[in-house]
Amino acid sequence: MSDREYDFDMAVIGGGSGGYAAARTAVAEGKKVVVIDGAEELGGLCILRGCMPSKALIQSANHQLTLREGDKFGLEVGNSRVNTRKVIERKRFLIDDFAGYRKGQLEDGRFELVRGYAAFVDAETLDVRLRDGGERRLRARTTVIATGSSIFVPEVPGLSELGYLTSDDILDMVDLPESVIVLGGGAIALEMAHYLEAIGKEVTVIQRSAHLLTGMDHDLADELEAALTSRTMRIECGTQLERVERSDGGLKRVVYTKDGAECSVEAQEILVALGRKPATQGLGAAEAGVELNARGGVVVGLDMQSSAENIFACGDVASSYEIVHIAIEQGEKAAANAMAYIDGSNDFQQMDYRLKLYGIFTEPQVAAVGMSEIEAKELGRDVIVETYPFNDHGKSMIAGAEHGFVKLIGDAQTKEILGGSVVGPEGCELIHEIVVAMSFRATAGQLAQIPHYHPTLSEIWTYPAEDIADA
Ligand SMILES: Cc1cc2nc3c(=O)[nH]c(=O)nc-3n(C[C@H](O)[C@H](O)[C@H](O)COP(=O)(O)OP(=O)(O)OC[C@H]3O[C@@H](n4cnc5c(N)ncnc54)[C@H](O)[C@@H]3O)c2cc1C
Ligand SMILES: NC(=O)c1ccc[n+]([C@@H]2O[C@H](COP(=O)([O-])OP(=O)(O)OC[C@H]3O[C@@H](n4cnc5c(N)ncnc54)[C@H](O)[C@@H]3O)[C@@H](O)[C@H]2O)c1
Repeated sequence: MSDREYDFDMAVIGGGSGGYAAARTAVAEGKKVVVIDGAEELGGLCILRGCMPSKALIQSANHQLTLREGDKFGLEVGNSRVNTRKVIERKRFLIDDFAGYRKGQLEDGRFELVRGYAAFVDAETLDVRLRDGGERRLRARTTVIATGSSIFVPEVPGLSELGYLTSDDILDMVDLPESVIVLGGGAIALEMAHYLEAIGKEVTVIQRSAHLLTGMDHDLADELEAALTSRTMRIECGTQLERVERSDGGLKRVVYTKDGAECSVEAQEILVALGRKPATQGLGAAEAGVELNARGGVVVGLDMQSSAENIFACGDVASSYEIVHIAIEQGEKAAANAMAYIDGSNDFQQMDYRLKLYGIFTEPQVAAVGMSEIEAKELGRDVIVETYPFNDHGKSMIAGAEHGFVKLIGDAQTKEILGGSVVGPEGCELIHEIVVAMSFRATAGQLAQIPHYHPTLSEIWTYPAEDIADA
């Protein structure tokens, strides 16, 4: 096909964090781009039903938690009451603002925006089922798939019959149930559980794995579990879900097996937070020659190229890390590489996950960068691991931190910092010191020598850094 027969240099399917990053990267280089998004509301998951609304609610919850613990700081607060209508109103106000800004970016004329669902006819042709009716056929030299993910609900007998809530519901719910069983022990489950417990709801978390936060180092997960269960939260790990049924008292009952015994827990509602799945249904991946993995995700290499050479992908639909800043970097690389494909240079940029970063906004927060202890072991790396607890560190003792620690992983020979993690106050902020140190490939000794103001939470890193340097 000659260039003149294409409508666009690049079609981007999905206008969320990854898709928008891909589109703005390509138009900045003068390419003709179309963004296709089928959602009723523009903005993407992060803004509408992900990072931002969850953190808005958690901010209210954290203030309530502080009031609950006022006594510890000599404050006689009395019975503070949570007005969920106002909490949700505040969240809606913020989200409207963020979504309005993103909508403005998508509609400012740098690229064409088509509102509808796209499906491949072949690797260079897309049919779009338009939101306002009708269909439009587009031809694009390259395509970036950025369709995100949707909530995964496994088959559990009785679950769909009795009904359940998802994070989408909780994030916009004024009349919350008084008791909730949270299925899952990942980031979404724990952030929602933290929000609900902090504002006074009875919460039980049921997790399949032996530890919370599957994949993370167990000492981090266990410390978080200890902190959450020191509040009123109940957590059951190492379980297998059997069925959901109605109790005689009209509550929802989750029946599970633990240590070979059948157990059950009852509550007004069940929140399903058992993961998300890549959004590739109805996309016509096979028609375009785009290979999908067993989860339905687009298979890509570090260059974000799919098995169809002119089709790239980014974000939740193609990533094992469902994290916004990673979706954005993947989107930028996908677009840059699509342009390298167009100009024939095929000089592709590669993703580098050395500084992969993860954060969970519970209280205490959990955050990690780089290599975990589990990964170091799997890779057979000779490492030194040092930790330091918050309850032995001046500023955090003043702040009332009873739980948590920081952990550094250093190369045993060079002492280069390979990874860092934290469970503790402001953990998602504190981790960035280690991100910066690691990006410059600092050694533990170099980190320890950097001035740290006293008394601050940040100076806690100098203790494990000195221990690695001196080892
Ligand atoms: C409750 C919750 C909290 C989270 N908190 C955090 C956090 O604190 N930090 C963090 O880093 N990450 C967080 N995440 C994850 C983060 O939101 C996602 O990783 C990120 O938003 C994914 O961006 P994306 O561009 O891949 O997809 P999306 O933003 O979902 O964009 C995909 C777009 O594609 C459109 N689309 C889908 N199919 C089609 C089609 N066939 N045709 C046209 N359009 C289509 C959709 O309408 C959508 O607008 C959270 C997620 C959830 C659910
Ligand atoms: N703060 C953040 O950065 C943040 C916050 C929320 C979500 N996210 C992203 O969103 C994605 C989705 O989050 P999530 O928490 O829904 O998924 P997840 O995959 O992280 O966690 C799902 C949990 O449910 C458990 N599980 C799965 N099936 C089960 C079953 N049948 N019975 C019992 N337990 C079961 C798993 O062991 C796992 O721990 C994550 O990958 C995360 O990257 C990030």
